[in-house]
Amino acid sequence: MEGFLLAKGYKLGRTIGEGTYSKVKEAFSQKHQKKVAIKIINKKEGPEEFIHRFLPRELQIITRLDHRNIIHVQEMLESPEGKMYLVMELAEDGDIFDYVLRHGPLPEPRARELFQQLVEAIQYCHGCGVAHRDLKCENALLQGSTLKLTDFGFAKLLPRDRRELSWTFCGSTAYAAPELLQGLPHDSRKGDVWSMGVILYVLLCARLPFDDTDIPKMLHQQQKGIPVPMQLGISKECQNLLKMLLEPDMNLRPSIEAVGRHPWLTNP
Ligand SMILES: Nc1ncnc2c1ncn2[C@@H]1O[C@H](COP(=O)(O)OP(=O)(O)OP(=O)(O)O)[C@@H](O)[C@H]1O
Repeated sequence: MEGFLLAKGYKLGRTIGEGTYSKVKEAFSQKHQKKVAIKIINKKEGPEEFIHRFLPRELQIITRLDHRNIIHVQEMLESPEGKMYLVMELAEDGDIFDYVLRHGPLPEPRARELFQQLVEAIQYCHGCGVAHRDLKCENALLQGSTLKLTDFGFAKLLPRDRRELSWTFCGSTAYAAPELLQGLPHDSRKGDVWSMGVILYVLLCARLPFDDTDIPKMLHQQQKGIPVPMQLGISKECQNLLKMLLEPDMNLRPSIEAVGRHPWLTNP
């Protein structure tokens, strides 16, 4: 592995993290004279569905995307032994879940600064006809104060007929919209908007809004709505945005375009 990458101009460094079927390592790119991240996927080890369904879809999607708030994939390599290497932009400052763990509930201006960048990334994705379907704090990385969205492993190219609905549940239960938990046909873009509500709640409250250890209870909480803790002093505008994002009726939940026009974001 080291020899193959070295011949391509990448010197491997430490392991940054491990996914279910992948490993991510830091590397130095001799060509660009800077550090990159390389995601290594052993095609011989992954299950059939991952290798033949999700992985090709992820590769097709990530190579189309080019936005400052999305981790850029620079190159894709495949070794003769069947290993895939995704050479990506490196985000050196962890993910926003770790950030909140370190800092506790964020003041509104800081939460807004991060959330605005996520809105821009998702506006871009939905505009390109891509739903992410696995939005969570762990998939929003940081490079300094720039948010970089990653992990398009469950992403989907939306059908040309935008009214066509999806049936598949992907992603993390804690971030999943009620229609996904109930197995109802849905528009994946509305699922992304719900997950963004969960992310905004975590940024502001430093905890997850819904308890995903008991799904019937979680569905009940989602319908009832979760108040933000009073002592955090969260503004009315911000609470209103949270309520719109965590709207249990997917038909009433706003599109990402409407989210971007919310006064909490446009008139701070
Ligand atoms: N470009 C990057 N820069 C910095 N860290 C990264 C980068 N890409 C991924 N990571 C980190 O590497 C780890 C593994 O990422 P990877 O996308 O392989 O799996 P995952 O999404 O964590 O897990 P799973 O595949 O099970 O969903 C994660 O902790 C992630 O934060």
